[in-house]
Amino acid sequence: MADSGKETQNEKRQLDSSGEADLRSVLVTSVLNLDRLDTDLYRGTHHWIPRTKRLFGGQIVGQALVAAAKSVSENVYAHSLHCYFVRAGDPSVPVLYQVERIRDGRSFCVRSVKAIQHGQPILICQASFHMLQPSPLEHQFIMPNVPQPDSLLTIEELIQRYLSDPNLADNARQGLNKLLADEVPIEIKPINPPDFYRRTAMEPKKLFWVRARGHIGKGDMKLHCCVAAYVSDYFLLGTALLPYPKYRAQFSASLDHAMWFHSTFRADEWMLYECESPWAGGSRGFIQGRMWRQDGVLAVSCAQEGLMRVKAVSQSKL
Ligand SMILES: CCC(=O)SCCNC(=O)CCNC(=O)[C@H](O)C(C)(C)COP(=O)(O)OP(=O)(O)OC[C@H]1O[C@@H](n2cnc3c(N)ncnc32)[C@H](O)[C@@H]1OP(=O)(O)O
Repeated sequence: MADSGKETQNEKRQLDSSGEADLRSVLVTSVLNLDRLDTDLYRGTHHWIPRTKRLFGGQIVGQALVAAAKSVSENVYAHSLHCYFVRAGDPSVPVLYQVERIRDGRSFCVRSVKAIQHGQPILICQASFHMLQPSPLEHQFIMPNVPQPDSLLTIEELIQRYLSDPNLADNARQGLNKLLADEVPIEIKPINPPDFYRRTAMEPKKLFWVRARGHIGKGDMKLHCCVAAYVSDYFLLGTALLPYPKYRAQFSASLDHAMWFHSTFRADEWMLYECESPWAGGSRGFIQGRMWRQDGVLAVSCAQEGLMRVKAVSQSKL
């Protein structure tokens, strides 16, 4: 990315909030900082573990992309990845990432990465890297017109608002306190306040401003793509459940995840994440996502299918 020489919005935020120069994102210092065990073999550890007690899919995809990116030359950048989550990740042991160098061409490099636990693959990922190749053919959709992040509350501030209601039911208070205690390394500002209790059927569309918690810096574009891979999986599957308040997920998990990286971006600066689910059926939901830079450039597209095994909520709990 072009170096403007100015203090960016995010750098200013770090200086303002801490008074110190740098609060590095845990995504960079820990989650995506893999140990090298051998040539094309890496080990990743965990940070945030979802309440399902299986590893977060975004963590596995982000780490797989880190491993793939370590095996390509400096002049190529991830343009797409395609993954299947084939087994649940076990939070009690680290994940090994084994990279296979499929092909190095003149302008593209393709890598295959297997994420392994207990000797078995939990994720298979193909990632392709492309050198910068300018072209006169350029178009993109227009970014949705939404309020800017400065005018919106974070998810934590919204939860605090709900918690300050003295009439809030005990089970709702417990649920919101659990959400607040989650150490997800992503900052989130929903465009519309979320319906935490899922009382009303909603159109399967959601818009959030998102960014990595903490500072990453201009740094390496490859790293920003890995952080975006982590962030991208957090929001998608829930979108497909929005029209169904009368059902609760008994078992939901992402089955596959694909991403396309279109433009340079910084994952520690606000990006608008637009998620929509055009289809659900057969216990599966299909969701598409688009990440927009604040200046309206389309940076990333994603697609995912998720398993959604549900049960009807009893009338008394609605
Ligand atoms: C934010 C979203 C995320 O981060 S999700 C995390 C990333 N994604 C994942 O962890 C998914 C990993 N993949 C998997 O776990 C498997 O591929 C899944 C999706 C479960 C598919 O596996 P499947 O072929 O059903 O495996 P399995 O036979 O081992 O069964 C797993 C559990 O599901 C049950 N199951 C199976 N079929 C049915 C069915 N038709 N109806 C109801 N239940 C079914 C099995 O009994 C089994 O349950 P249990 O684990 O024994 O309790």
